[in-house]
Amino acid sequence: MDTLKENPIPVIDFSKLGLNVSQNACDEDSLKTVGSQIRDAFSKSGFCYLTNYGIQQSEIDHFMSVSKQFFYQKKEEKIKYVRGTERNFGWVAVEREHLNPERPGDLKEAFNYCPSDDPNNWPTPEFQNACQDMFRKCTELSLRVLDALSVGMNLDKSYMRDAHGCIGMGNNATTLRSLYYPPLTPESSVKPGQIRLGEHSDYGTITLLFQDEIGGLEVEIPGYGFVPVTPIPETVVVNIGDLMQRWTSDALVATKHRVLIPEVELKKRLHRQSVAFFVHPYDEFLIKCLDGSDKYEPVTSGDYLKQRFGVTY
Ligand SMILES: O=C(O)CCC(=O)C(=O)O
Ligand SMILES: [Fe+2]
Repeated sequence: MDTLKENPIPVIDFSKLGLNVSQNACDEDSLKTVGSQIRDAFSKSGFCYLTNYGIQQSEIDHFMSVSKQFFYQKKEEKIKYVRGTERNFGWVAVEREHLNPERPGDLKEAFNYCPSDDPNNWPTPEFQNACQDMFRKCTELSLRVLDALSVGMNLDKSYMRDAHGCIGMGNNATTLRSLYYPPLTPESSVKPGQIRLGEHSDYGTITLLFQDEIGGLEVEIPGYGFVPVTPIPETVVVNIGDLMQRWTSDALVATKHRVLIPEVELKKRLHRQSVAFFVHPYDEFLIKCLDGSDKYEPVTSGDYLKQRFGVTY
């Protein structure tokens, strides 16, 4: 049976390792079982879903709702918080980014939060609190995923966690991003080839992705083409980025993904929201092929990101 076709993106039960249990209670057996499931998924499609991961759906809903209040405002208001070139904090306007440089600008807005770039200029204290809470929870969840993946890759449990020190500090680029895809009315002028988010692979090691129920996210699985990453309630999507592929000498694959405009006219008129948490090792950490090969030249996490940002902005 072609299991990849049947089940391209597995749903993995994370209850034994989720934030509802203390870190000390994460036992070896669970790390092994879950770690090998995650490793398998990342080696085939680069994507998996986790259930029972220990962040309440109400917390995600609250974060999206507070974000939406920001995005609903007029441009003149949002521009006060625009993301500059110096810091990875603030608002990114529609069409500002082309994640696929061959397409017109993405039909999305975003708000980035990287704590060390926080200029202490927030639209509302509520938004600030929501970003801080979400960042904390996502940090903890990411480290748990990395513990499992380390064991799944036959590394010491804390191998990847140690490489991801300093999250939230000046020498670590890990970023929370709230995404808002505006409704497309019949009057909106969509350019030829323009979509909500162009084809790209992520830059870092892993990404957590919470999506609402609208759909449109697709991943390109080698040999299969694009398949939908259908929204499944109460799950978080986890995918890997290019730095993880490089680190694992292609044992794990960072697959391209995109967000299409819904085909159904009624659905086009609805906005879509998602929340991404892009995880990076600390800047000075040297990414060398884990299998000891020289398939890729060693590069520090910080230098690698600088190269990639140069292309998008
Ligand atoms: O909005 C989504 O579902 C995908 C977001 C994404 O892939 C990204 O921001 O890198
Ligand atoms: Fe992405």
